[in-house]
Amino acid sequence: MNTDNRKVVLIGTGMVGMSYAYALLNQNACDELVLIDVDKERARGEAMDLNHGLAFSSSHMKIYAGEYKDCENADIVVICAGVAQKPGESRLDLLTRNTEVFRSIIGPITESGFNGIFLVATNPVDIMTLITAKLSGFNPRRVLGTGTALDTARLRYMLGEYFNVDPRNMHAYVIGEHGDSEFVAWSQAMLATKPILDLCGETGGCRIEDMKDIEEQVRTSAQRIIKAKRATYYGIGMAMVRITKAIFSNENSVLTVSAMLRGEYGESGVYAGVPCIVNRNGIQRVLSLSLSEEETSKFHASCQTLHEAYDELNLGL
Ligand SMILES: NC(=O)C1=CN([C@@H]2O[C@H](COP(=O)(O)OP(=O)(O)OC[C@H]3O[C@@H](n4cnc5c(N)ncnc54)[C@H](O)[C@@H]3O)[C@@H](O)[C@H]2O)C=CC1
Ligand SMILES: CC(=O)C(=O)O
Repeated sequence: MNTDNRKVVLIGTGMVGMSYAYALLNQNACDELVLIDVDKERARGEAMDLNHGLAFSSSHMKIYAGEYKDCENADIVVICAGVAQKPGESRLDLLTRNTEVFRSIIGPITESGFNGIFLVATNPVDIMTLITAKLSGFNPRRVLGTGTALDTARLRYMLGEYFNVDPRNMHAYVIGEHGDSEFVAWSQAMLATKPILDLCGETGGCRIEDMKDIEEQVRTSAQRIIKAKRATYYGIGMAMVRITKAIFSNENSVLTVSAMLRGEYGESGVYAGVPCIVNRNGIQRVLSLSLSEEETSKFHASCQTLHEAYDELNLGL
């Protein structure tokens, strides 16, 4: 990884891609940003628009619309290309359409000689990340999805509001599918060093029904935002910058990204959101959680949903 010129290639310059690009620029999180989209004119316009903000920023980022050959010496290729949900659609409903999009993208990226890290945001993100790993043939450590990073941020925000505590002091994870089968690992949730389940057992601490309500609010956040404004993009854009920084700064930070899990999910394995140590190698390690029995079966059910949806595609990869 070239720390003197941190280079990102972004594929898909729609709402999510450009929210990420805008947050990258504002946080000075890379040195060179290449924008690629099937709509080349759009990518060119977005590059112009971002460049016109440089004079107001402390960043010296080089930003331009490029080609797949620009991936050759990139450190990270970020994929946000494809279709997004319409009101009422689930993330899994996008699978067939976005698989076709990825078939047209991954080949040209690998043919460029790219040898860095893939970060995938396109939905259904866990399966699209698995497809990226299969089509590219990359070591799964270097292929990660945004997973439940956004859901975890939503959870921490809502818990912070509930307890009136800085969300950065709320330590709790949403795990499994970034989708309808995701859940909160309440047995591991803490306010600073105090288990939330213990707090709920204390008079006046909190109510378990309220925690369940927060979990439901997290699970349905995307649908509610999509109904209100057609798409979600700022939150995911910032989550992606957070992951990008963890990679470039070799942070060894714990983030709930989508990572390859082997074991009982057949030869293909499965990608799902789990807390992982992220650094310049991508996924350094998946952290194993001490889940309760009920949480363990929820986690397996969530992974099984993802595994079956991937299997039904019959990609033969
Ligand atoms: N992982 C997460 O937490 C989240 C994921 N998403 C997902 O991100 C994806 C993008 O969403 P939006 O940006 O809102 O959609 P959008 O429609 O605004 O942008 C998609 C972009 O992809 C481009 N594109 C389509 N096919 C392409 C191809 N073959 N090659 C290159 N570019 C191509 C389009 O031209 C468009 O610019 C969706 O799948 C959405 O569901 C959205 C929010 C959160
Ligand atoms: C759209 C989506 O996946 C989200 O906002 O969570």
